[in-house]
Amino acid sequence: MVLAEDLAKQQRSISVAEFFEKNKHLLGFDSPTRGIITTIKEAVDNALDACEEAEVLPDIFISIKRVDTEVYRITVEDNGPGIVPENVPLVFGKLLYGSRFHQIRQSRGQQGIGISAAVLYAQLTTGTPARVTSRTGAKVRAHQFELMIKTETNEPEIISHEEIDWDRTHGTRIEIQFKSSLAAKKRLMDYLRLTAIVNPHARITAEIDGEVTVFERVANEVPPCPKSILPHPHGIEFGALKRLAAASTGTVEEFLIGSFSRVGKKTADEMIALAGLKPTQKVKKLEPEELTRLLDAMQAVKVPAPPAQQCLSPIGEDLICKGLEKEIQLDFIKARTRPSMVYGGHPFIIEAAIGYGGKIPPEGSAQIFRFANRVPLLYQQGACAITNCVSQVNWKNYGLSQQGLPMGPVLIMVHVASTNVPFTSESKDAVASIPEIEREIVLVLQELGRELKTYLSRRERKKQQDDRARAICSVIPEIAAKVSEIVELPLVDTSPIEGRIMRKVVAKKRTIDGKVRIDVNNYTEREVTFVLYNLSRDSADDADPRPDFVDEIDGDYNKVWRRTLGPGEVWRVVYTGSGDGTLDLRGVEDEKKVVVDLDV
Ligand SMILES: Nc1ncnc2c1ncn2[C@@H]1O[C@H](COP(=O)(O)OP(=O)(O)OP(=O)(O)O)[C@@H](O)[C@H]1O
Repeated sequence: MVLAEDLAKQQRSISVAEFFEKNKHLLGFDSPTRGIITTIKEAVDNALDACEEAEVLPDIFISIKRVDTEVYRITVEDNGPGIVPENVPLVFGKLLYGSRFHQIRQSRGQQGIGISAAVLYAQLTTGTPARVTSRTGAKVRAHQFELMIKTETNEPEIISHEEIDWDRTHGTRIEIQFKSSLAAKKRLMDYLRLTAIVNPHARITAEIDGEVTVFERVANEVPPCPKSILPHPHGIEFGALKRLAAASTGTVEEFLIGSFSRVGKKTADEMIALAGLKPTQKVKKLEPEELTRLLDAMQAVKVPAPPAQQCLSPIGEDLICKGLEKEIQLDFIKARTRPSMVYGGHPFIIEAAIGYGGKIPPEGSAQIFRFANRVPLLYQQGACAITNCVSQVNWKNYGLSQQGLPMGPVLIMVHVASTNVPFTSESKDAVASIPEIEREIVLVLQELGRELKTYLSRRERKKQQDDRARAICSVIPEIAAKVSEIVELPLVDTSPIEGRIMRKVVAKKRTIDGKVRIDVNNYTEREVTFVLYNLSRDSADDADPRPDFVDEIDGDYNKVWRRTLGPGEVWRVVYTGSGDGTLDLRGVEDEKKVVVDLDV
């Protein structure tokens, strides 16, 4: 008894802030090096979410400056809608305060912890408050706050607050200072690059230790902001049903139709009949046992899947390819967006891409890029369902070697978009193993594997043809010399013949001012690669790392341009550089369908 009383004296509640101060690893603050990445990730996620909600093209500025031996100042600024001054202290100075927790739609933030956890980490390591500047429109001035979190109560502490002039008309800027190191700079740059790939509409400028890098946007349209939907009857649990029912004033029928997605009168009546209830009963007055029957009936009756188009925002095949090609030079790339599916009442869409060759390191295992709701996942690759699915696929079927993961110059990108991404922990590093999600990932990877196999076999065939052609071409000059000797006529220029055999167009003069017209007169789409070789080098291996979709080519050699041409579409390329060059048109199987006009 005495012991119980002693214990009672020690028993008290713990604030959320106290809990996370002690368990900061749960939020991704397990080391000072990681702290810097987590902070930037949280602030950038918020900036992108806010810009999407305000339907503006994100222009995000990030800066990391060393202010003392081990102390860094991190600044993230966005052009989003800003935050009203009354809410600024709560957003940054209170854990579990946010706008997205109760909404059923795809968003990067979910829990309302992210950015306040960074503020907590800063005050823990350096004792400095976070400085937040926010402005919500041209008619009002900006508000600047210095904030800390009162750990014992999880309430914000306002150190200072003033109105200031700010040249941005709307947006938010957060400055946080904490103990860290730039040891993970490469990983940070990877994070920014990957973020740019899955947010092709964003411009991200990063100034890290004085060095500026700009990730330019490749799309000028803001993706539509996903809209919230009502909960799906198949995804609801007893506690949530009880809470919703208690807050409702209507009848059971009205409640089912008005509070759940995809439930019309017919479906509602079916559920009510199955639960042995009357449509006119007040839902608030239902006994727990009646609610249990209603829940069972809600799960048992067939209901169409939730409206995924409305609440999810997949990137799309075209933009995935554009985003990847902008950052990494690839010889082959294909992307697929699967139809929407549902797990436990939550809609989700799987998108994936496979890239091959180019600048991907040829040795070692494939590079895996994991994304959830347009956010790159950087840690715990081994614990993630995405990685498990990549290993599950038999890549040998698709022409790759495999040691768990596929091997060679391969890049695999998987994006899980959902109203509720099932993460393994609050730090949102890895996707949990949900059979429905895993099945979709494996299916999309198999689909892409088949595409890769077709490409690899075609490439192999082409290589064999080229080897044969090269062998023939190597003897043509000798044959020509012999023939001219025998027939006693001047030596002819054999380069056009060689060019035709090699399926290349060889420029005849030292200066090219040429026009190339590539016309794929076909009924299917075809990817055409256009390579301009420098004859003084013997391969296009050191091709420009950033192929561009340009029609005006001005300047250097050894560049690769790639385009998918539709039926009858013509791609005109004008080269205005100087010097010898060879044009190689790859990917075009039938030469007659290509018109090459080289004005020399
Ligand atoms: N840059 C910003 N512009 C506008 N609103 C913002 C910005 N940053 C945060 N907010 C608001 O503050 C809320 C809390 O942000 P916080 O990072 O703590 O959580 P979250 O993003 O909702 O969820 P998570 O913990 O999963 O990241 C957001 O839900 C959003 O409403």
